[in-house]
Amino acid sequence: MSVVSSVTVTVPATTANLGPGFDCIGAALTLYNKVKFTRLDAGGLIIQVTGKEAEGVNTDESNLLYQAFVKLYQHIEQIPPSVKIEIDLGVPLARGLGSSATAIVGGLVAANQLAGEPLSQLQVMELAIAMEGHPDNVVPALLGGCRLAATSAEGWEICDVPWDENVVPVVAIPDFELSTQEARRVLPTEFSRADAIFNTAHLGLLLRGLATGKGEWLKTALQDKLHQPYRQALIPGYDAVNQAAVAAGAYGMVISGAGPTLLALADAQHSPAVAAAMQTAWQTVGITADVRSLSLDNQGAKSLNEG
Ligand SMILES: Nc1ncnc2c1ncn2[C@@H]1O[C@H](COP(=O)(O)OP(=O)(O)OP(=O)(O)O)[C@@H](O)[C@H]1O
Ligand SMILES: N[C@@H](CCO)C(=O)O
Repeated sequence: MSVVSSVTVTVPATTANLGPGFDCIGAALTLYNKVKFTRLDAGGLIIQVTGKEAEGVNTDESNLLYQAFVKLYQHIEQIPPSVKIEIDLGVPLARGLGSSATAIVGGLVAANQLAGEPLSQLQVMELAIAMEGHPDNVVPALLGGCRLAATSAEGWEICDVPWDENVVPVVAIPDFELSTQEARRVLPTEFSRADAIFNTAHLGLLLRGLATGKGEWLKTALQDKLHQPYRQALIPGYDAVNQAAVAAGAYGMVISGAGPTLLALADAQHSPAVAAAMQTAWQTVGITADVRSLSLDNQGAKSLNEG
């Protein structure tokens, strides 16, 4: 087998939780980070970052892509090669669109390719979940589509969640950051039986609503008791944007991942009006947002090797 001298990995953004599916469901979106790893014969580590917010990515050994790259080599008990890493940022940082997950998945997939694919995709997935601490971004980032992750005796049971093509994800990405760490810090550690039952029922309804595109089910399903009530206060304008999105025809709106990006689900007919309404609503409270109607990415992380 010829030695791979460089590998380019493209990884989709992801939106996690989808309302009632806290820490267990997420979907890959048509917004991407791209990274190229090239072996360096001369040794050392070179990291170059281009794209919006490039200054937010560190270029030393603490870089999360590099950390994931090293993690895989440690797992297979080999010394990581010296590399040049060229990062092309398309997923904004710390916005709840899985930028950290793109780094973890990108680094692990690149290392697995350069090392001659010693690990299966399932093994790479398990390493990614262990690094991120929750599956709902890294699993769809790696596999694509909408994915539900449940713990099992062997580790993780992952299933694909059918998503009706007429259910359009509209993301409103504000010009301020909210780290996942900070957004997890505000969550309680215990919940009532009523809240547990509420989320269980609404997640089940969400799965049926996504599969069928049935508006009545989606309108009811997109509610949560486990994280959104505590995080909404961290996102100025949440109520105004929510009311505007629904008034423009959205089935509902949720926090994307740990926020601050807000995700509305709408049919194709209403999605342009929903996007415009969300942007205007945030402008009324002085916040600039990049609002886009996206699609589901159904392929997940893609790698291209160069000999
Ligand atoms: N392409 C990248 N290369 C290297 N590091 C990255 C990259 N993208 C993100 N990171 C790291 O991930 C951090 C952002 O992680 P954080 O979880 O706070 O935000 P997020 O992943 O966008 O949000 P969420 O996890 O809610 O989806 C950045 O500060 C940076 O350290
Ligand atoms: N389930 C995670 C997703 C982070 O993207 C959280 O909400 O903290």
